[in-house]
Amino acid sequence: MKLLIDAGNSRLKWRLDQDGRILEQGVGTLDDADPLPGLSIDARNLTGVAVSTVASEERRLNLMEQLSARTAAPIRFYWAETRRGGLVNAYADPRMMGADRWHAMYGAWRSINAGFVVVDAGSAVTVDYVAPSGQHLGGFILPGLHMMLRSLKSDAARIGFDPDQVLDTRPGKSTGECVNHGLAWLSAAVVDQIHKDAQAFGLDRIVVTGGDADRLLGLGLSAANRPQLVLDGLALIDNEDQAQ
Ligand SMILES: Nc1ncnc2c1ncn2[C@@H]1O[C@H](COP(=O)(O)OP(=O)(O)O)[C@@H](O)[C@H]1O
Ligand SMILES: CC(C)(COP(=O)(O)O)[C@@H](O)C(=O)NCCC(=O)O
Ligand SMILES: [K+]
Repeated sequence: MKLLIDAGNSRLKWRLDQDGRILEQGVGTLDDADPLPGLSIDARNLTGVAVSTVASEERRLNLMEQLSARTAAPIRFYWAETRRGGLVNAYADPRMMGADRWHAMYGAWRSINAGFVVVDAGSAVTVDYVAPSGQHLGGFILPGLHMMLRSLKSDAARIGFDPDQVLDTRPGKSTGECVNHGLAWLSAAVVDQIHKDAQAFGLDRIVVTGGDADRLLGLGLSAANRPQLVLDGLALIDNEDQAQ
């Protein structure tokens, strides 16, 4: 039984895998006293822990400590790579790429036999393009919804509003509407651009993951929702490396 962890900048997603079956899963945050709420099994029964994280080194070490206190099983951290199984990273220095991006791409690559787009709507929004050959064409990093709301609240003195995750892209008629419709309008423009790029690059499939995936789907993103995509890629990689 293996514990898989995707620790992003907002939330920690985990699941227990046994021979490819998901036994349990949950969501916590890295700052929680217990980052793995609901993990009921006796952690001593684990054969291994595999982690994909983009959190700060301090939070990574804290997670390592919390895991080591709960299990004697080996804890393996996995990072972005140059290549794996035909998927080739466009970064000259793959170590600079977020582990979540690589693991999401690998999870998609192993389940899609075509060119594809991966959209991860998390604390930040990442978009990655992969050609049918498996060559990563590159991608984009954008502020996520809450980052944009926070920046307006903190950096614009006269903008007072109640955040409301509306999907309304019509012109606003109050500060709140201008902000909330504005963020939906911007996200809808991102959706349109992804569709245009997928057409231009010949990428037949789009997959979306992350806490704000439903919002992009609601704004018209034509994509398959894969909430577990990072954990899927991480599981494949850990299984491959442990089988060697
Ligand atoms: N309980 C929650 N706590 C924080 N963000 C949440 C929660 N539920 C949904 N979200 C949304 O999910 C986004 C974070 O998505 P997630 O993919 O978990 O991010 P990350 O991988 O960066 O940690 C936030 O921007 C927020 O809009
Ligand atoms: C862009 C990210 C912050 C997204 O992480 P998330 O929003 O999922 O927490 C993460 O992929 C990251 O830290 N990337 C490092 C820089 C890069 O990928 O080029
Ligand atoms: K993420």
